[in-house]
Amino acid sequence: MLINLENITKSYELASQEFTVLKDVSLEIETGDFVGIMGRSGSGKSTLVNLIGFLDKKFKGNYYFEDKLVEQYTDDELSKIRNENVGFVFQNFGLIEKMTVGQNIELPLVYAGLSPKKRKELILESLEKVGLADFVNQSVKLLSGGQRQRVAIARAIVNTPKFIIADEPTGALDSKTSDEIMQLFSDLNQKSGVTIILVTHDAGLMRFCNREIRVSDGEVML
Ligand SMILES: Nc1ncnc2c1ncn2[C@@H]1O[C@H](COP(=O)(O)OP(=O)(O)OP(=O)(O)O)[C@@H](O)[C@H]1O
Repeated sequence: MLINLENITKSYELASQEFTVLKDVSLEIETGDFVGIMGRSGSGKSTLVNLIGFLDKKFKGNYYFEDKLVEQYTDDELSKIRNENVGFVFQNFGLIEKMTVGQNIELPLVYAGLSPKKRKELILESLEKVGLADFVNQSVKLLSGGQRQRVAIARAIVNTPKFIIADEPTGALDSKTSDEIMQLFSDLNQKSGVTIILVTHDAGLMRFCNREIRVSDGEVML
């Protein structure tokens, strides 16, 4: 099993009161899944995927990633696991404006310690997958929203992660561009077998997913 959450509970301390955001969540995600996570604003979706993406270690319950308990890793080990295994795509793209497209995509490969030659090869390969092969030296500043999200997706897939977390990836895009980005995720899932965990409050996007999960008030309904 790729991801196995067992009885996860997550609370925040607010004004010395405990506020539970995830309540006894159990969930399995397998390689090749395209999971859509739906739920109202504030229901706990981002909290859930941040935890799945190893951005948050403070929770109760057991998280097994590839059958190993996440809790046992040190913070440094977890950062390495995150860099090697997860690609993140966010609503606001998260690109560095003053860099070129290629430089943005190169970042995870620099962290991974790959040679400049290998980095160049992988950057071009991933830009081809998102349909922006000619944009490697282009400045990010000149790109449209849809193009920016394609670059963010290229960056997310460049080190062939085990799964991608896409948190409201179409939230800043018009409906036509949104469908194009979702079609790209769908192609990556079906043709390259990339596992995708999508967070959205747009029910219309569920048609691109093969599994739907609902989060309501911190509880997960499968
Ligand atoms: N660092 C934090 N400290 C305290 N409370 C927090 C923190 N982060 C999130 N919360 C609270 O946890 C709840 C769930 O937030 P979360 O961002 O997971 O919801 P969401 O479903 O992703 O919402 P949205 O669709 O608006 O992004 C909210 O009530 C939020 O205020």
